[in-house]
Amino acid sequence: MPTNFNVGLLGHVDSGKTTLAKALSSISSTAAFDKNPQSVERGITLDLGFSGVLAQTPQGYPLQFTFVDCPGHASLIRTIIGGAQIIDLMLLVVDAQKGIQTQTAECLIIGELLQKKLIVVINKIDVLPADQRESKLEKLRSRLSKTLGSTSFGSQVPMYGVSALEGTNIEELRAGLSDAFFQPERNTNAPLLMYVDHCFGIKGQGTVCTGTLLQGRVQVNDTVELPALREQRKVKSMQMFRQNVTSASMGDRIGLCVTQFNATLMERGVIAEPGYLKPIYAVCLRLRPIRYYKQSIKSNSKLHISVGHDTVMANVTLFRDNDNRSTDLQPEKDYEFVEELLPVEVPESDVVFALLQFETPVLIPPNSILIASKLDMDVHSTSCRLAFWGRIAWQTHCSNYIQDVLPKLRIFKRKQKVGSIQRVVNANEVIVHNLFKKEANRDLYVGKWVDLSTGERGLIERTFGQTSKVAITFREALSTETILNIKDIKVLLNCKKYIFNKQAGLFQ
Ligand SMILES: Nc1nc2c(ncn2[C@@H]2O[C@H](COP(=O)(O)OP(=O)(O)OP(=O)(O)O)[C@@H](O)[C@H]2O)c(=O)[nH]1
Repeated sequence: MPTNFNVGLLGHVDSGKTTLAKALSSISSTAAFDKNPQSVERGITLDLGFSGVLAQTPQGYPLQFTFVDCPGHASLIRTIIGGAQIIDLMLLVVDAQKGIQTQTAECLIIGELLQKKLIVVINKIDVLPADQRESKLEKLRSRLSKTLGSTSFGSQVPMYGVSALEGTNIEELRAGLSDAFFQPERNTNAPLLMYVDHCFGIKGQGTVCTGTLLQGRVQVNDTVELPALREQRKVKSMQMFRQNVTSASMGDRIGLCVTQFNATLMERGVIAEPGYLKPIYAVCLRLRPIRYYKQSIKSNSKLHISVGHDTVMANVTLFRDNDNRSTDLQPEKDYEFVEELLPVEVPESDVVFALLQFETPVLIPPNSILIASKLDMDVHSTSCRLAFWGRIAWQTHCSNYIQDVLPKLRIFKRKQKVGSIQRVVNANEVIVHNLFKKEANRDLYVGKWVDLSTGERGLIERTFGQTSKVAITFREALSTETILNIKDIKVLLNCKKYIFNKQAGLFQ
């Protein structure tokens, strides 16, 4: 069997990805080249398309390129993110006349953060007037190099000018792909995980799930789990590009025929080793801001979170560690709540965490990358919709996480209680009222420091009387001026209010 190498075609709508996939391929799968009737009607790619070609590595080993044609339309970015996770190399398709467009940039960001190898294809060179073609291409190449230079890809990314429609330079691009081939890291010993992109029933045989093996291996007669349906099925047969096979391993694109289930219940999803994936209700991650996102990211707002082929809404809570910059999230540690932040203003070294509470539980394989985006922005807008990304630092499978798990996350807001002086006992002691509500447990505050608005510092010595008062003592006697103006002076107590655990009245 040749080594399978997954190549994604990503780019702005109408840049020619499907036409290029066709030009590069000799084999098509059940889901290739916009065969979906709605795609035919609307003239755009609505779903991932798969096709392939057999080739050779520069050393002469057999190679199977599987092309994953991703949609380009802005509204389909969640499908693009899903497609990008299964590829080893990304072909970024750029329209020769239009250059870098909004979704070109978004695809570049997705490729960058998923750490994919990159080749840029400048397509439709046939539309450039023949006498200006070279000069126009040169200009575009240098603009693209400049953009790439500010990314982790660097400015030396290989670029090919082609016409997918007329077949110009397609052979050069194929050769470039073989040169760019690298042996992808394949973890075949890990538990089985397959991203399923299409499911359909075959009468009398079972249900076929097509997809890519992200890790592990699978054999005919294995029992696999459909975690979203909480069901297990037996593998009856499998195919790779229409050839029957008895086993497949990480990186392979296969059609898996399992004992029948209702295909409409799982159009897209995962198949895994039984027991490997459990629904996750909330995660924390170190937030890696995407610098092109121009809006602020706000706590208590909702964003779309994409992981694998899933995109769900999540409520966001931002917090940071003020004492050190440890990138590990530590239980029992105090973290300060962050109201909002602007990605462009967050330096690389800053450590900010995000708690994401999913609206519906998600199946997230270990070590996955999550991408947060604001997909309800106008699709015609030219702004980047990808806000931040990150890997999971903490997660909970607990369905009772609001009561059981969240209170253990010690995220606080700073709060200042303000009281006034009721009377002066002597120059070293005053009685303060209005600092606490009647029902507050004042004993908790004994021994804490308070500041007067004059700058003098005292200690809560003891509670006073039956109501809300406390006695405050001062090591150094209060100044005469303070005592003369005592009615106007404020007593300030800085404390922390824990946002998930209202009971824990702890202090700075
Ligand atoms: N002149 C010219 N037209 C091309 C070329 N490649 C694609 N086209 C045309 O551009 C239009 C869009 O092509 P597609 O291949 O559907 O583009 P796409 O990027 O796959 O589109 P989406 O997947 O919907 O984003 C079609 O009319 C193609 O015929 C090319 O090399 N030259």
